[in-house]
Amino acid sequence: MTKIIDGKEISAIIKDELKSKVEEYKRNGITITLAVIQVGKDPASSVYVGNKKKACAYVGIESLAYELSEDTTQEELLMLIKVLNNKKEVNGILVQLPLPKHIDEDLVIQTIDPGKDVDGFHPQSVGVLSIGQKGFVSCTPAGIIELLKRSNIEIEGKECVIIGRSNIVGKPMALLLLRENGTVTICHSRTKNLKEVTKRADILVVALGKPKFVTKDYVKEGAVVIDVGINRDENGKLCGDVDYEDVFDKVSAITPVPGGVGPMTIAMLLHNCVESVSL
Ligand SMILES: Nc1nc2c(c(=O)[nH]1)N[C@@H](CN(C=O)c1ccc(C(=O)N[C@@H](CCC(=O)O)C(=O)O)cc1)CN2
Repeated sequence: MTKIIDGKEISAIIKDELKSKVEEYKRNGITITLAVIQVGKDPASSVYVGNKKKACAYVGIESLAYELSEDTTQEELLMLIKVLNNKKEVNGILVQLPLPKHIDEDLVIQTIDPGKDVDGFHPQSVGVLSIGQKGFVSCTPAGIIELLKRSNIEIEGKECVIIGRSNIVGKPMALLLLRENGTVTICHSRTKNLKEVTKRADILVVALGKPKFVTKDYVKEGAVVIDVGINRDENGKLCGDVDYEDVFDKVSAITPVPGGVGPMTIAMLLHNCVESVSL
């Protein structure tokens, strides 16, 4: 029988664990504060930022919201980040992505103090991860590892295939699976014979941003499928990069969309905020 990996349930457990830790910090006089910056009014970003603020409030993390207008200049944004870098009471800084086109995302990420980089996107955080040292890990791939571990899915020795090579998901995902002793392959738009590669996977992570792209022809019988995609189908309904109904009977476990990987992204952001106290 196929197991549905419930990210909503697992993220709720993690949030409760973090709530206890935050309460303990508070008893010792330590408060944790996250600065959340949004530039413009992208509707999806507003939902995610709103959910991040709510989640912070639930676990007892203070959040400072900076809602900047669409026409904010790059200089103004960089200036705000530098001010927050220097504020002792701010533990974490998050700039919601995507940013408007006139702002250089890489430069913005590089301007965040690596000690406050709770998104784990700074080159120093990525570098530390690549050499296996402790640091902030990008929230979505970190959440996927938690989903696998808490669902008792072994990674060690498994063929792990990732579709997508983004800096935020694909590449850190590969490093994390490698750290867990998986055998890792990354596929991308130039990969030849994609189906042949993905059919080798015991664990298939799909993050390419194409609705219902992965059908049963791409998966091995009994594979574990992790769907990172968040898209709208032809009827405007939320769907992943995997054709859930098509692959369901062939796989041993799968994450749904919604309710799979997405909620874990926010849980791991809170985890990183708590970690920021001791890192
Ligand atoms: N600074 C960042 N920007 C972005 C990140 C990020 O980690 N840091 N990731 C994404 C957006 N994102 C968080 O910011 C995010 C996306 C989706 C979800 C989520 O819970 N999705 C739900 C469905 C929600 C819906 O109805 O649309 C689900 O999958 O169940 C949480 C966070 C890009 N930007």
